[in-house]
Amino acid sequence: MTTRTSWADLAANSAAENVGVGSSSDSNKAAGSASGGGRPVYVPPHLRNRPPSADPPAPTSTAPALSNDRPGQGGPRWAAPKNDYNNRSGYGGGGGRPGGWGGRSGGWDRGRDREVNPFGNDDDAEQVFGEQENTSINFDAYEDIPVETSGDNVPPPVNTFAEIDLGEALNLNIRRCKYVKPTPVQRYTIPISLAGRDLMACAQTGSGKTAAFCFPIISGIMRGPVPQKPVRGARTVFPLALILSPTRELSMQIHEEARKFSYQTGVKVVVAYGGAPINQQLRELERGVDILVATPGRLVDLLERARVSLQMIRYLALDEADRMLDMGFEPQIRKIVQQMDMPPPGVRQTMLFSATFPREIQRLASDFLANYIFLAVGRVGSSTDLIVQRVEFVQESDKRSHLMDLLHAQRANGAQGKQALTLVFVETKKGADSLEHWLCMNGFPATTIHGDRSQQEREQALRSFKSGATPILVATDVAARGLDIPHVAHVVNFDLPNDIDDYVHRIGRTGRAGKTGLATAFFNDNNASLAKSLADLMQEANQEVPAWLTRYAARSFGGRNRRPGGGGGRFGGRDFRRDSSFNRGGSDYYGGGSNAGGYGGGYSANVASAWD
Ligand SMILES: Nc1ncnc2c1ncn2[C@@H]1O[C@H](COP(=O)(O)OP(=O)(O)OP(=O)(O)O)[C@@H](O)[C@H]1O
Repeated sequence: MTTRTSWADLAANSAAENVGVGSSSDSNKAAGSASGGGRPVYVPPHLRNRPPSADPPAPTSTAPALSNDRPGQGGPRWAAPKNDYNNRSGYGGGGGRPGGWGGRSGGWDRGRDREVNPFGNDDDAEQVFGEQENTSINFDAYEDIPVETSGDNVPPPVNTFAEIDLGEALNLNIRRCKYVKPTPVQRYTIPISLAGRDLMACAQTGSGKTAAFCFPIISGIMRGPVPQKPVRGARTVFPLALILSPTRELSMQIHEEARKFSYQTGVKVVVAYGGAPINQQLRELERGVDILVATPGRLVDLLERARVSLQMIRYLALDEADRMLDMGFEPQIRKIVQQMDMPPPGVRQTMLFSATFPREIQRLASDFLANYIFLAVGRVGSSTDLIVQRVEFVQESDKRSHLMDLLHAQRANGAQGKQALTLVFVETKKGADSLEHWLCMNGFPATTIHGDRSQQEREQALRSFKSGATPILVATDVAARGLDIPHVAHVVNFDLPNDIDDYVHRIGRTGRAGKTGLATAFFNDNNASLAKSLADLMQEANQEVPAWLTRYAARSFGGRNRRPGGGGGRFGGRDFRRDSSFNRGGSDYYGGGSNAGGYGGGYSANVASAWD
């Protein structure tokens, strides 16, 4: 079959690029091994809160080398109390030095805990600097990604991390992560966030959105005054930043990333998610928290127990924001953001991120924002063609044997006959279990992740997949968003989703951070309603659209998947404020119009290439 030959070549190429399962964490470990020894070291109290090197702490960690406390730049709205709210909350007059980097320095100062090194015992930063760039990242792939910004007075993008004053300790961690230059979404969002602006950012999968919201939050907390805890229940904690994400695994992943970025900055990150014992999370919270990463359900539980208060939140970030505001999650998110004690928009800073932003969700989301900037960066697989997308017509009854053929071909073409990491999406939990069983029976080690599995089983499945022990992961949509699993060579949509945005997120589990990947979809009559949006998406991404799919597309009207305004040509979303109906007054979008101020007059849009 001609398709298979070319597919096999693609799979082999993709697999070759993705060889070395687990190498990213390994490289971190290798880089850090010089410091030697994993045993916990006792640090006397007077030496805590200092960089771990034998040398005396560099003056830059407490005094700014790159002082950019420019008025207007990095002047978050909470720094200078401008209303009663700030005075009440008590963080305006805290003990931090005004201006400069006086807020925090070094590791945590939280009693008996010593900060664990998230880079794997890599205490000697210089060792890491020697390693230079993370060469697996292909930045050329981002060369011509289109970027669109809209809103008032959009701060200009930066080209390098050096241009931004994030603080010495954070800069050191960026170098430890081997991030040499910012990705396009980071180039735009970091200056916007540092300027204290609210943001709705739509950027393609795998393009570095996590760092884009973590860096300004960590930097802002480092820079800000040390907060004074309001009088409340003795066991209530008051995080300064809240990062919400829709799944437990994604929250865990964001927590891991944020811990790396905040290492030795004095900023403490804690995660809370369902399915894991709450007592352990409560103990962790009691040890101190600046940034809380959470799933909505567990957070509501903590709020209702009065163990967490949102009264001092300065930064709110919603990752996968469109998912967080769709029908399933919206009531919980509204409760957290609007009905508890969180400061309102305009007092807190709010950042919403996703690879997709349907117009109706933007409308809901705008309730949470004040005078925000909308940013769109590329679309999945857009002009970079990072993800090769294939669609094959496969009847329901033939799906298993077809999958088997693909896996056989992939194994035959893989390095040393090894199976490349393959993520297979199915529609139902039962379907996932049954396909996993069938694959294992047929000699393909597989595991599964879905909502009916215990949290322990879910985490074990992910570990086993990442390590390559079970190189096939059968998943429901619980694994569709955000998960950054290195070396996933192939995503198979065994059952296509009903929504084109879900397809975008699913295939985005491959082709990440400038690497290439392959996505194969099995299509049949049951997916007719997706035909039009799928064909359009593939065409926009310069993919080969089979003639039969074009015929299906011509016949179908695509109902819910035509997503007016969602696709927006090259982008995963387009600022809904640019719709004519919004500009005519937009009263249907805003009950009281309280958030609409600011962009009515000076609103402007700007399209650029990422590297201008
Ligand atoms: N500046 C950078 N230089 C090199 N690598 C980077 C940089 N920024 C992020 N990365 C890496 O790129 C990968 C993808 O980043 P991330 O998971 O944040 O993507 P994302 O945009 O949130 O994707 P998704 O939409 O799927 O959630 C990660 O492995 C991350 O470590």
